[in-house]
Amino acid sequence: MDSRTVLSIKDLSIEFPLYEGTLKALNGVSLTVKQGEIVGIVGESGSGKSITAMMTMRLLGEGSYRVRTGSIDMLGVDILKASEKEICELRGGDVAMIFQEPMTALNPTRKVGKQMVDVIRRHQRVSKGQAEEIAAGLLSDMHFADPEDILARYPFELSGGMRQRVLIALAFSCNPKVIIADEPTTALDVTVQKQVLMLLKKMAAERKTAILFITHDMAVVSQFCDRVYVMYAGSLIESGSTRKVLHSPRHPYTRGLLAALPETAAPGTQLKSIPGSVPDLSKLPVGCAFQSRCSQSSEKCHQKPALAEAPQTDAHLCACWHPLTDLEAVA
Ligand SMILES: Nc1ncnc2c1ncn2[C@@H]1O[C@H](COP(=O)(O)OP(=O)(O)OP(=O)(O)O)[C@@H](O)[C@H]1O
Repeated sequence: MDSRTVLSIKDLSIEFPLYEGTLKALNGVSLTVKQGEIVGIVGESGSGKSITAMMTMRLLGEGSYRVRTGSIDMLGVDILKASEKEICELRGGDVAMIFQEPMTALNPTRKVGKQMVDVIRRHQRVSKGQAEEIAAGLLSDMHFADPEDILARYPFELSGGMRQRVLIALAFSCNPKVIIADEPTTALDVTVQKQVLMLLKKMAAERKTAILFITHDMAVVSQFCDRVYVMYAGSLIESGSTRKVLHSPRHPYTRGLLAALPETAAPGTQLKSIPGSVPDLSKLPVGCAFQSRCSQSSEKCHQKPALAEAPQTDAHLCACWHPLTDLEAVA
């Protein structure tokens, strides 16, 4: 493994036993995140993005799922085999998490300052006064004009965007090497979203923190991520630098997702949605999961195409028997 790799997932397959069968939530997912990189996972609802994010910190309820194949290495810790103590040491230490709804992550009955001081002192040997200074510094980095005022407030006294900025400051308070961010700005309106993402990106760049960023929004990927993995029905179907994947998508599904963006449609024209719907994960077809919705599909698609292994992780990869050429990709 490259010494700069902070997260490596190999061939991960996760299933949920259901009363009426087995739901195959992840099917052979492999991805890497390197130090300081912002890596996105993008896909429609139910494609397996959150399960991937949660598995990196083993947050799914023990006993609710089965690992069919694979491994996860987070900062040298074998996540699937580690003890609960090892995982707890990583959580909130070298690995921080930011989720969509900051109100559930912040304790509504305690002032922001008290919560930040607690977290900082749990991970750093500093006095209460020093912890308050660190907290104020982090809030100032998140562009709060009056950090002391914010520290003295309860979470409900802040707007959604302010709460999310507090949560990001909190995530950075233990100097994490990796942040797992699951739709952190989805609940915010577009202008606030952009501001919060830019601050998150600046903080991560200054500290060389890597981010695994989960989103359903291609526009957010284009603003924020260095590299991106596109996920469909529990499989990764395309990966590469954000520029390559967004400007010359190889997979028909990625092209469909991009064509459905309001930003790419000419004014007055209808948005192009992808016909059909995501297959039921407990009844996945043999072969490519996208075949029934794909205009390119053929007999060959009854065999599952894999993301070809490439020597460099930033290569543009596509799991499709009929990948689009550059000309078709922009058509
Ligand atoms: N505990 C569980 N038991 C059974 N099925 C589950 C469980 N958690 C998730 N799933 C299923 O796994 C699939 C993937 O879910 P996941 O939450 O990862 O999707 P997602 O891509 O993050 O979508 P969204 O953006 O809607 O959260 C979905 O079909 C979901 O219903």
